[in-house]
Amino acid sequence: MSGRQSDYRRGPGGPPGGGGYRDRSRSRSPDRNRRDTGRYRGNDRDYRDSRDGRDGGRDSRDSRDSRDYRGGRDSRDDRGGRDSYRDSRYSRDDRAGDRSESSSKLDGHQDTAMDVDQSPAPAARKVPISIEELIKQKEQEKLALEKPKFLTKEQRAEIAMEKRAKEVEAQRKIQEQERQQRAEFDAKARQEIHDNNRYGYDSRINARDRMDRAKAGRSNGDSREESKGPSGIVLAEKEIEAVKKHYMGLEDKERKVRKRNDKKFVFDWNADDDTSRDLNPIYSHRHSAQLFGRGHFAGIDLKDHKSRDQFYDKLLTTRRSDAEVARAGELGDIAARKERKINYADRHWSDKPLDQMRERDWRIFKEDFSISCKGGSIPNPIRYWSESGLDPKVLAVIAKVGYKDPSAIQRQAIPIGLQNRDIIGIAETGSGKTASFLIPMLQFISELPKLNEQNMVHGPYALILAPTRELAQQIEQETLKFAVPLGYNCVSIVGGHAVEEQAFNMRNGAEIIIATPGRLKDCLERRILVLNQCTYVVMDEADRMIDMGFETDVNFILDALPVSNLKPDSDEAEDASKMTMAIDEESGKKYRQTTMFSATMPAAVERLAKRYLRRPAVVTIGTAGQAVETVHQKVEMITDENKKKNKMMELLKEFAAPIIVFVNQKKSCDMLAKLINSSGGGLKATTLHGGKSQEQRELALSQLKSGASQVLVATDVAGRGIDVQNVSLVINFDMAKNIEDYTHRIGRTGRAGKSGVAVTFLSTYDTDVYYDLKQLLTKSALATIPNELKNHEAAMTKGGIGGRRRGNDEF
Ligand SMILES: Nc1ncnc2c1ncn2[C@@H]1O[C@H](COP(=O)(O)OP(=O)(O)OP(=O)(O)O)[C@@H](O)[C@H]1O
Repeated sequence: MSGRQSDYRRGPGGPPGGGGYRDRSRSRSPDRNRRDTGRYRGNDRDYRDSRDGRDGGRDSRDSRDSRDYRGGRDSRDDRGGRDSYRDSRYSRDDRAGDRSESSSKLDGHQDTAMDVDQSPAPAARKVPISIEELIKQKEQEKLALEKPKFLTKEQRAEIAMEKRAKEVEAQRKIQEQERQQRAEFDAKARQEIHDNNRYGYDSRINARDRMDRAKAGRSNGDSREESKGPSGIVLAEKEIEAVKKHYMGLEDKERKVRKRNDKKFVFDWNADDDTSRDLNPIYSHRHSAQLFGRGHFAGIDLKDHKSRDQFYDKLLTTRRSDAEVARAGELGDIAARKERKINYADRHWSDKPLDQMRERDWRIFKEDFSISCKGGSIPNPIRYWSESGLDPKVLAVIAKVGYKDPSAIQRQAIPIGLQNRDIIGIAETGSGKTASFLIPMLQFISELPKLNEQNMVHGPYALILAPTRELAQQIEQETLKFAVPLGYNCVSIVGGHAVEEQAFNMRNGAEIIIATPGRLKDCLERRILVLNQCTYVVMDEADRMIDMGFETDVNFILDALPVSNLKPDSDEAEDASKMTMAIDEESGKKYRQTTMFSATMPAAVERLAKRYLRRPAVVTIGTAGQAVETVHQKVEMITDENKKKNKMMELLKEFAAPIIVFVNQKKSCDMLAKLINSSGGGLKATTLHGGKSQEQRELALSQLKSGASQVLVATDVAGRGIDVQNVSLVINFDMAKNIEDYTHRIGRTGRAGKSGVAVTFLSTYDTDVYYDLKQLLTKSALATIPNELKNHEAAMTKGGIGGRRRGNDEF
């Protein structure tokens, strides 16, 4: 044992060498002492580690260090924070330092020995290290090497890269090997195919034999499910089947089964089938007949055929008897006559005289004019005025008024009216409904005794009811055109004029009275007028009258009519011969005829119709409630009032006068008229609403008709029946409160076959009519529906009656 060794052992209870350090530290500076103490501690730990390693404590150390390998993650987690991570790193570095220190313990010992040598102790002789100690040192070194080593991230990445490179290299080698094998196999297979082809049929037979043998072998209990291929390669049965299928076309296609409830179209092919064959250029040119022979189609020589035909023709003429020739001629004539007859019968109705019109012609005729009728015994419509059977005097007046041809509603309603049948007439706006009830009415009156001093006190023969004063006055003007030449008197009884004045007008009696329900009821109540001999009643725009709350007034008026001439509520009411007959020969009294006309006929009118009409014939032109086809309907989605005004001003500049602007409020009428008049565009606007005096209302309308004003701003008062020639544009500044009013409003333009434009400003407040409006616009070929309306929720389902108004307070 050396002295140094004895030094190691000097410390009581301390580790070997520990005491020596302590002794040395005592003789040094405090700093040095501190450092050495740390060194000691490190050595102390190393010592303990090495001792642990010996007594099996290595496992615990391994586990700790393996945690460190994982990047200190676990230790970081364990210690719960970044600082602890840093600590762990520090401790690792520390340990690493310790390890390197311990690995160079030999040098350390030498240093220590030198230190010792430098001490004042007597100089010790350099002794070579003992075998025992060397072994111990080696062991320690080995242990130190076995200790897990901390690797930096970069090092780990480098190792991973190396490992990956090795793997890739190994994989590449395997692939290369496989590729070579495959190439060899392919070459061998090609050689075999080549050999087989050379042997041809025999080789196939051989192959079949081989397969048969294989099968036989199997059936003989040979469980081996493989046979040898031509090159001696052992083929499994499945492989043989696959080869057979592939080369002999034995592919068994799975049949497509169509399930009963499968609504989808089932294709004949599977999704994985190759259907691209049609793209093959071979199939792009389908087979067509080939020209061959002597350049003729399918080898037929037409010249040859012709000459042969001539031969047979000649044979026929020479061999035929005279009788046969005559018969052939006769048959030819018969066929020609038949054809002519068919052609003649199939002429257009306009080419036929009335007596040659057949049922089919009338059907075509009605289709041409979109006439549809309901109710029994409907007479044929009128093709021309001359065929109408009207009194020549009436015809003369019609010609004088300038109605060249009857309009669709006139074609059907007039003959029904002439049969003294009750009628409900529905036709689009501006289609001439007024004349369709006026003309039969005049004819009807012409068959009654002339009014004289005796009978004029019993009141008029005919009564026309209209919802608004303007409409009543307009009907009066229209009636006067016909009535005056025929010598009939016509008086209008409407509000806004003095009753006395109207009574004065009737002083000489009047065959025809045109009235609004309110004023007429007033007159009847005041006994200014009686309806004792009134036998012809017209309710124009009947739906509007009910809408405006005139139903009770209308009932009152109709109940004031005589009941003695009421039609029976039986099939007789449909019998023209009975209805045209005078009830009383002596007085010439006739059955009462009641008619209703409108462009729209909502269900509410049915109540009135049921009560006062007897077996009416219902004549509809086109579709009931349909907007006139000659009007181009446009809808603009605008809610902002200022934007509406700007747009309106733009439109007024664009279109020629006369123009009608509809609003829902009286005050809006005046406000817009003021705006137009002050715009400086040279446009003059007048207003028409219920707040104006009758004089002002009439003046506004007459100014528009005469051209003195270009724009009429009106409420729904002017919405119905008002007939102003050539209105080019209707603006619904406010959307109408219901679809019927809308239809009538836009019907102020595009009248009597002329075209017109209607622009509607639709706001978010009009959702109640969105649905009906969308439906109406959809039916029209000329309408444009904005997407905001088309896709709006309110336009999807029918809403409530919304703004449908009762009463005439607002007009
Ligand atoms: N057969 C005809 N030939 C030419 N013009 C006609 C004919 N019948 C009527 N008219 C003219 O057509 C215009 C519209 O007629 P009318 O006012 O009777 O239509 P309407 O169907 O009653 O319209 P609304 O439903 O708006 O009241 C009028 O100017 C009228 O003079």
